[in-house]
This record gives sequence, C-alpha cells and structure tokens, in this order.
Amino acid sequence: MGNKDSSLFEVGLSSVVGGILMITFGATTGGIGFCGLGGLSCLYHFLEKHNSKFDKLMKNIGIINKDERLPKLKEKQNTNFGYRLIFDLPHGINSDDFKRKQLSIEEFLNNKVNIKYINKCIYIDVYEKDLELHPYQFYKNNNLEIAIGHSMSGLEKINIKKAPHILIAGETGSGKSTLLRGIITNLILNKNTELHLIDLKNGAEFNVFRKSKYVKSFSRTIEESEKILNKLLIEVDERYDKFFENDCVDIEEYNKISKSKMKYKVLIIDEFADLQNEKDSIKILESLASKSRASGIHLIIATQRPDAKVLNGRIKANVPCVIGLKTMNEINSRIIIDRSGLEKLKGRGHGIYKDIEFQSMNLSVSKARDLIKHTYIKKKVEKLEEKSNGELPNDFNLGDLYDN
Ligand SMILES: Nc1ncnc2c1ncn2[C@@H]1O[C@H](COP(=O)(O)OP(=O)(O)OP(=O)(O)O)[C@@H](O)[C@H]1O
Repeated sequence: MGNKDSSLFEVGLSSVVGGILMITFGATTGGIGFCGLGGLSCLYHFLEKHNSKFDKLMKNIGIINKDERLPKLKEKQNTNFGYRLIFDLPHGINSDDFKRKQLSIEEFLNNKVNIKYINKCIYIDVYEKDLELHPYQFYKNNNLEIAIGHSMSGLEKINIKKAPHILIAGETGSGKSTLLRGIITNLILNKNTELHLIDLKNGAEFNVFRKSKYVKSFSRTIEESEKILNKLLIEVDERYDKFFENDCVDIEEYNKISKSKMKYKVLIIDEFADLQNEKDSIKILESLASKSRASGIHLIIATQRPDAKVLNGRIKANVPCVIGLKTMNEINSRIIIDRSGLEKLKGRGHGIYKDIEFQSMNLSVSKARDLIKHTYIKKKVEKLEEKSNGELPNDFNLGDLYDN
C-alpha cells in the first residue's frame, strides 16, 4: 500500500473526525456538513479500492465462506513497525484460515506479517522495518517472568509459572547460547529461583554461572546429569505428597498456606539431545517434564539438533512452549514449530515465539560475569580441591558438590 493511499485514507479519516467534531459543537452549516461528507466519501473510496484488492487476494487463496462472503477491510492503522490491517470476519472464517495462508499474504504484501485474532476481527501486522539489535537489559520482576528479546511490539516475556517448561531449538550459530546466557543471568539477578545447570558441551557455555550462589548444581557429564535428574524427580514426588497432605493443587497454593515455603527450581540443559543416547536419562527427563508442571520445578531445554528423534512426541507434548531459532531447512522448522519460517530467519538471536518474530538481547560471557559476579561464592568443590591440592577425593560424589 503506497503513501498516496495512506494519505488518502488519513485525509478521509481526519475529515470525518473533523466533521463529526464540528457537528458535535453545533456548527452545522452546509459547508461543514459538506466537509464531513467529503471525508466520508474519501474513506469510502479508500475502503472500496482496498477491499476490491483484498477481495481478489482472499478469493485467490480461498478465504471465503459458504455464502461466498469475504473478509472486509475495516481499518488501516500506521504503526512504528509498518502498518496494521483490521478485517471484519464473515461467519465461518477463523484466524486459522488466515494463519494457514500466511505465506501467500506475505508474498502479496511483499512484507512479513503477524496475524492475530482480537474481538472478532483479524489483525494483520505488516512489518516494513527490520527488528533492531538490542544489548542485554536486566528485566526485574518477582513473577518468574523471563525476557527473551524484542519484537515489533516491545519486550517479549514468558512466565515460566504458566509455561511451565521451555524448549529452545535452532542450528549452530542461531544464537541459542546467547539467549540461554541472558535467561540464566536474568534468573540469577532476580534472586527468586534455585538453578540446576546441565552443560553437556563440557561445561564451557555455563561455566561463568558455576560459582553463583543461585546455581545449586552444575553437571558436565551424563552420569552427573542423571543423578540430578533423578534427585529432582524424587523431589517432584515429595512435593506432590506435601500438596496432597495439605489439600493443595500446586506450589502457589502450598506457599500461601505453609510456613516453610517451597523454592521454585529451574533445570536448564544445553544440548539435551546428548541425553538421547542414554535411555535412562531421557526417560527421566520426559517423566520430569510430564510430572513437574505444578510442583514449581521447571525445565528449559535447548538443542541444536532438531531432528524428529530428538524432539519426539513425548518431549513436544510436555514442553509446548517453544522458542524457534534459525534452522537449516524447512523440515527442521516444521519439527520445531510445526510450520515453516525458521529457515528464513537471520540467525544471531533472530527467533520466533508463538508466531511472533523477536530478536534476542546480546550478552557476552564477560558482560554476564560482570553482572553476576557479586553472587559468586566459594563452593564445597573448590574447598575440597584446595585441601587436596586440586585432586578430588576418591569417595567424592556429586551430592557433596554444593553448599545448600
Ligand atoms: N542477540 C544477539 N545479538 C547480536 N549478536 C548475537 C545475538 N545472539 C547471538 N549473536 C551472535 O551470533 C553468534 C552465534 O551465537 P551463539 O554462540 O549464541 O549461537 P549458538 O546457536 O549457541 O551457536 P553454537 O551452538 O555454535 O555455540 C555469536 O557471534 C554471537 O555473538
């Protein structure tokens, strides 16, 4: 839609508003009435012209109801990202019909779009501008909300109490580690969760967080991971027993009535696909995902190998909150978000969450260290290493690793 069209629309709209205002203030002269009518006519022509344009599109892509009625353009609004089209929906057409045809609509408008259903209308946000890069900014809250980045509408957040588990998937270079780094830094700075980190890339990615007092366990190997997964699974059962004894349904209710509050725990796994080869570990992870949702124990799992075997039905069914980053091809995009689109992203933190494109915040390892180093403490493992000149004792086990 060109500028000429928009200005015609605006002239029409402002004339109508002007006309109405004047009439309201009692200036009902012929000239003023003419001005209002002129505006109405401009607006009418704008909608007519564009409706015939969109009628053609809707007919071509098959968004038409049984009575051959088409969605009608009701309004066009200019926005800071481009413009928004608002359509009235005829009976029998819904937002899924539009979402299925998103690609055709994007091709027709020559821009990316986001489609939403609000108050019986379809809103199509048309993005004429690119998402900007943003440096990391701490998002302070007491609500277990995680900021994942900026979309055209502002900061995108996920409340893990509601989510309650998150999957992050994208190929190498898509920005997975940077996004996880931002999420963990935010959780540490908000001080209201106990973190358990599993870094199967040899601990390199999460090492910067290891000494934080909010990180209660740090696993680098399958064996260590399996112990933590088991420990958390047992804790989930113990928590549900306590809920049962106290007639509560979840941690929120329990914490309201109980003097000893349960802590929210978040288990974060980078490259959980590596657990796939270990039948026991992946089974425990799947059980944890299916059982722990009300217990206040949440999972954030990431992978750069989005094949159907890794993201199997059980994982996807229990971790429905998915952040998709760039993939190599459409097939991988479909495995992750059940539709194409990830293959077209730019990488470096450009992602899709709930059909909305966002850009994650950039956070380097050294900046993350600066932000959280005030939470560093000396942990048992370092004290043990000091005592034994760097060698860990033979009877050392993971349970001894961290001070509680
Ligand atoms: N939000 C962002 N803004 C700007 N640059 C980013 C952002 N996220 C990631 N990058 C850059 O993109 C590159 C890849 O990022 P990152 O290492 O996080 O990806 P990855 O998916 O974890 O890749 P790998 O698995 O190979 O480590 C890095 O150079 C990083 O600095």
